[in-house]
Amino acid sequence: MEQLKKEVYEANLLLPKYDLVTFTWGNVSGIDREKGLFVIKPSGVEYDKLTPEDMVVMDLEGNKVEGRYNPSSDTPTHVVLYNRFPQIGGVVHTHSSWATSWAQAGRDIPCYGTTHADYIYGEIPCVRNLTREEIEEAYERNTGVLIADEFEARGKDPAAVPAVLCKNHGVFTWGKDAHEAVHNAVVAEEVAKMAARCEMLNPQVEPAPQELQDKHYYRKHGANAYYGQGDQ
Ligand SMILES: O=C(CO)[C@@H](O)[C@@H](O)COP(=O)(O)O
Repeated sequence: MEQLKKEVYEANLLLPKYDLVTFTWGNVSGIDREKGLFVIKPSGVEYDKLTPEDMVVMDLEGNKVEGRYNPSSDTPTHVVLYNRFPQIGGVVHTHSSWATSWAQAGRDIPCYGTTHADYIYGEIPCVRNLTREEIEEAYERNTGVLIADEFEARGKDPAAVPAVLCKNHGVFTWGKDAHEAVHNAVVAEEVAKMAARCEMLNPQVEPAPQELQDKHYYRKHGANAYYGQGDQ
């Protein structure tokens, strides 16, 4: 687990590097599927004080296996995402400001151009608010359930849509490992910023033509991908 702790620690440090977090408003985790254990940032620990040894090891039922700190308060959401999306290897949560602005507005981010289509197939969904009962019962766990249920309901493949907005909350992204999940968090923030500016400049703007979205998405993904995974 020491190597995974180091990887997840390094991935966490990329959040302030890419300006995706204010204070400690975010966290990254990464999983060892063979062991069925994942490593996550401790709750409330500042990024410039973080060390690899501070990382918390959890199992897929949400039990702490190792670590002197409490795991991130978002851990139950990470647990559900790992259980419901078995192909993912890393998860990121942030309140990055452009993506969170779309989340707070309760809006999906339409695909307005090839920057978006290169990484994400179709709109980035925004899931509804949780009900009072869902919030009181288990807010973070139910956030994960809501995300996974919404992907099923919309027929979205988490491998093709590695980002989601949670209404009035923030953004979750994922990837094959913790670093790719951070990469996708940077992409989500950039496309959120461009989409907001795009609507400001032209309130009647339409999503990019489907053929263009397909060309760009499938050029980098799938059987005929021009780029290998990880080259994106
Ligand atoms: O979403 C929130 C708070 O709204 C949390 O993600 C954020 O503050 C980070 O919490 P942790 O320090 O990871 O427990």
